[in-house]
Amino acid sequence: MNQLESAAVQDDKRDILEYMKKFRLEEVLNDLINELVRERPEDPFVDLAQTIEAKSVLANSIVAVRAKEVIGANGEPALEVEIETLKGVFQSIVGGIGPYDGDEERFAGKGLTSCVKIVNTLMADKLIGKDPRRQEFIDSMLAEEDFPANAVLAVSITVCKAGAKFNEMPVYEHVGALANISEPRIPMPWFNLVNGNTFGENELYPKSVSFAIPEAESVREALEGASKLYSQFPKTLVSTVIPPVKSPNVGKLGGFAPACENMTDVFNTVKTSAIEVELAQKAVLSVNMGVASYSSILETDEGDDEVQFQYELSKFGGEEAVKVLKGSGEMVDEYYDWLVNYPIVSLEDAFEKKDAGSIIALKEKVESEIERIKEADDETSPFAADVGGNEGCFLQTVGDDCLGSQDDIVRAEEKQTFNGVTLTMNKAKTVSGFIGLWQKADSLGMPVVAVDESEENDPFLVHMAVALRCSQIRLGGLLGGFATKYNELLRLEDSQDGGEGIAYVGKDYRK
Ligand SMILES: C=C(OP(=O)(O)O)C(=O)O
Repeated sequence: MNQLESAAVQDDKRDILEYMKKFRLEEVLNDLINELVRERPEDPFVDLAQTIEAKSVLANSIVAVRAKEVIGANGEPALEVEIETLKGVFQSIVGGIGPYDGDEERFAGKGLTSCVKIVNTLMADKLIGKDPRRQEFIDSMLAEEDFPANAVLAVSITVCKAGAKFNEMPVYEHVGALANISEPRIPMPWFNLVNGNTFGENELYPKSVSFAIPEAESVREALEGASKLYSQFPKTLVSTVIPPVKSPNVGKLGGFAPACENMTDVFNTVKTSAIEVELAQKAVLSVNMGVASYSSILETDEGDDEVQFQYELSKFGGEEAVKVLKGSGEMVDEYYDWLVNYPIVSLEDAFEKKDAGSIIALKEKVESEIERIKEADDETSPFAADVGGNEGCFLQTVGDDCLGSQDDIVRAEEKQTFNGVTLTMNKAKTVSGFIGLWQKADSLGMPVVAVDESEENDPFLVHMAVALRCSQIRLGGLLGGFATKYNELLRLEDSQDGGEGIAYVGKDYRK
């Protein structure tokens, strides 16, 4: 061996020793053998493999993070995030939220190349080497930085999917463990039937009208009824509404988006369709007004302390639309009129957040009618129907944009304005954020309606809702990717067949 060769051997030897020292190989292997002979497991090799894997930093952590600009289910760019681990590659797509590039030359400004770069560099640096089971730690680490909202949400969801795999659990069970809840529950599904406002691009001002069948005893039974009503509705619509509606059209949430001129036509069509498919006393409605989308709410100070609110309801009717402005009192009367005539049991974001007086006025009007019915033993009023599981407060007033934070939820409970909370992944920003908002609502006894705002074909929200015992869920209409999400509810319901079973909330959907 010449001098050069012996120097190379020395180098090699040093590298080996350094490597062994870095990973404490000798000590660890010695311990393992000692442990093995002490415990003498049936199959020493399986045991060794598992113990060694648990010691591996690589085996327990994120090894790569990649993002891509893809096309979302609404035809616009969406952000895909992929997290690679030794247990597999996990993926989520988040569409419908920015920040966008703003480059008008690409996708009318809605490109996502800057977000992709941030995920692939800055966020990947933070995430590689982290254990995906540490959801709360990762979510708060991301929240501390000024990372893009869509990227934070996509990463958070993907980390959760990876964490579930590491724990060898279905996602809902993993989320339950994160939130300290051991008994999952299947929520009552709402089905999006009509889309208006930003979702319908028609003249209808509610964002959506959905229906549910509270007396169905399972998701399977609810879906069967929903399928009948969903297919009957467009037929009734084109054959009964005057002036005729030529096509039912489909809106962004998979509900129908007919060119009806008013809500009375819509509600009457639902009523007639329900009679046709024998769901007349069974299907109930939820109307999401989404008043936050009416940018032209006016606050007029009349000189005294009272602030008057006005709602512009013609904003989505296009340029030809006649401007319709309604004051709070008129809105209360209009909602009351709907409630008296149609089986509406839930109103969402029906008034501006600061217009608490109007929600209370509406609730009082409804409550005093209930009192009257009880005294008069009047069974003809729609209020007499035993729905809602909460006869002291027939009407569910749900807040979505109006209840954006834990403080908003606390205030709503104090003021007795909203008695339910809509939770979306977008609003919660991360999986941990969702759990936090849910915990607040739950601690105040407010039912949670989990709502999927995205059109992407991912049933993740179903697992969140089941894990957290949300009492209601709204996933869209009965078509395309929306149907996939309802099918996931079915799968979870069926998966427990023969065993203890995941309880279905059914009629108790207000609890
Ligand atoms: C998804 C819906 O609305 P939002 O975007 O207000 O949550 C809906 O109405 O079903």
